[in-house]
Amino acid sequence: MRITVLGAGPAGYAAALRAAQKGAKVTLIEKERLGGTCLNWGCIPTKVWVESAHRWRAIQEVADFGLECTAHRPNLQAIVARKNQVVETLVGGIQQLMAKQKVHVLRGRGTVVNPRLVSVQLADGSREEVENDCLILATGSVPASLPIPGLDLPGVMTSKEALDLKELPSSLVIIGGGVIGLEFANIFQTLGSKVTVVELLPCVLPGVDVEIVRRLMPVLKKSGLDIKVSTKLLEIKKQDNMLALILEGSKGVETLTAEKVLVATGRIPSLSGVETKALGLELEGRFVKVNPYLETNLPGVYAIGDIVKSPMLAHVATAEAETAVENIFGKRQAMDYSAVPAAVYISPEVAYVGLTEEEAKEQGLTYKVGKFPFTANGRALTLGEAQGVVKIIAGENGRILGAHLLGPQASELVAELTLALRWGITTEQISHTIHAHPSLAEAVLESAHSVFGKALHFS
Ligand SMILES: Cc1cc2nc3c(=O)[nH]c(=O)nc-3n(C[C@H](O)[C@H](O)[C@H](O)COP(=O)(O)OP(=O)(O)OC[C@H]3O[C@@H](n4cnc5c(N)ncnc54)[C@H](O)[C@@H]3O)c2cc1C
Ligand SMILES: NC(=O)c1ccc[n+]([C@@H]2O[C@H](COP(=O)([O-])OP(=O)(O)OC[C@H]3O[C@@H](n4cnc5c(N)ncnc54)[C@H](O)[C@@H]3O)[C@@H](O)[C@H]2O)c1
Repeated sequence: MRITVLGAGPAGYAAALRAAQKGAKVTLIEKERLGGTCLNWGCIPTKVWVESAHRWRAIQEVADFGLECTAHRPNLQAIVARKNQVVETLVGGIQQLMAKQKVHVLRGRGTVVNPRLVSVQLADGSREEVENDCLILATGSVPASLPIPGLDLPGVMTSKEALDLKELPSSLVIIGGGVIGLEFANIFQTLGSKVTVVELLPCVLPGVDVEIVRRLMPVLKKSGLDIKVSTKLLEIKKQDNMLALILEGSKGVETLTAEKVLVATGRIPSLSGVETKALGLELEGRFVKVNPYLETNLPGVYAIGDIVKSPMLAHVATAEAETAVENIFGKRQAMDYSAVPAAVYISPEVAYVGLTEEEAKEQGLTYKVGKFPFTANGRALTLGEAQGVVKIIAGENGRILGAHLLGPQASELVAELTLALRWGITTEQISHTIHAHPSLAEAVLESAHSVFGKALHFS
């Protein structure tokens, strides 16, 4: 079978690899870089910055740990160099995997001529036509742009440009208090910029369990971050060497000046090279419409990753790739979104899976909540990171409906609860599982105990 994959992000490259492992003759088309947004401008490079910020904070706090050390200043050139090196290592790894699986990688912009033919404009100006028996669209997403005057001024960035900042801005305003906004706010605030987050809605991280956001807000404010909620950006103007932002909030109109502005107001599907009208490809809003098997309305054309209406996350994109390939090879496997974890890499980390308490209420479910604070966890205290909580929402049968974590390594701890939610492991079964001591995972164990009112180290 000949399979063409358009776009080599975590959706496209994973689909190409799996399909090749199953014996298909695969062509993978990429106009920029293997690895797509996630490896080059998203998940990985942001986490390199997060790690530098985390270690910088640790240096500031060494005195609390009985150590003496004189720190100089963050070197952004070196952070960017390390970021590039980590990215190169991973992209190189993908290149090798493609070669090993004999995936034909075409570097250029693909245009879908019809469901069975893609025309590729190669970097050297030539064209190549690729025929297929099956086409997988995986063209990803791009930042949503706002119709606001001044967004094209020098100094106004998206996350892509911010990742290459070689000098620390003295002040930074971030428009959008979602995941990207808060991750960058945490990075630059920690490294020493004066950061303000401007969010249109009444709270940051919309969609996250309300109690978790309520517990997070004072921690963020204490770190020096200025957060303006229910605030709208009206315009950005140049003012000497700075940018002046005209904002409208509950107290009226105000002007804020900053050296740099980062716009992080969401992402939209990229349908570059996919003329939906001409092809007759059905959309669902801005997203490509797919059935539960990830097939579009055009037979033999599948769509995966950020272009379909599912959480815009790399691991979801990869899971969709695996499901789509299984279905192309004859399985009838519906994509399962029942247990999708997500993490926000700030300090303290936020991670969650399943229903929020608000969603459980809205759905009229009978549920119990178990909570355990990190202040009562020995390992968290030794780390000096005892802020936050593990909150488990369990149904009547003890099965996990949702889990919400705020605290150290929440992005790792959520894995145990994701496994439990996915496979119906009950909070009682977690309660009867020995966890290593001292470990952060004991907070998960204690939270499971607490669903029955039986936490050992907290009452
Ligand atoms: C700053 C930032 C941080 C993020 N952090 C995380 C995180 O920590 N964890 C997480 O799970 N997710 C994170 N994400 C989201 C994650 O990056 C995306 O969900 C993921 O990359 C989607 O994968 P994809 O393959 O669908 O699309 P993409 O990764 O966007 O890849 C699509 C690829 O298709 C190519 N392409 C498009 N059109 C064509 C064409 N016509 N011809 C050839 N090639 C084409 C593009 O060049 C691109 O390389 C982050 C995103 C951003 C922006
Ligand atoms: N750690 C992670 O998993 C991670 C990290 C970064 C990005 N991502 C993914 O990337 C996607 C995009 O991230 P994002 O942060 O851009 O989107 P988002 O949807 O998470 O947040 C956008 C925020 O901007 C606000 N907003 C929208 N218009 C605004 C306006 N005019 N003024 C002020 N605020 C406005 C929204 O209310 C929202 O809070 C997300 O879907 C996320 O899943 C994931």
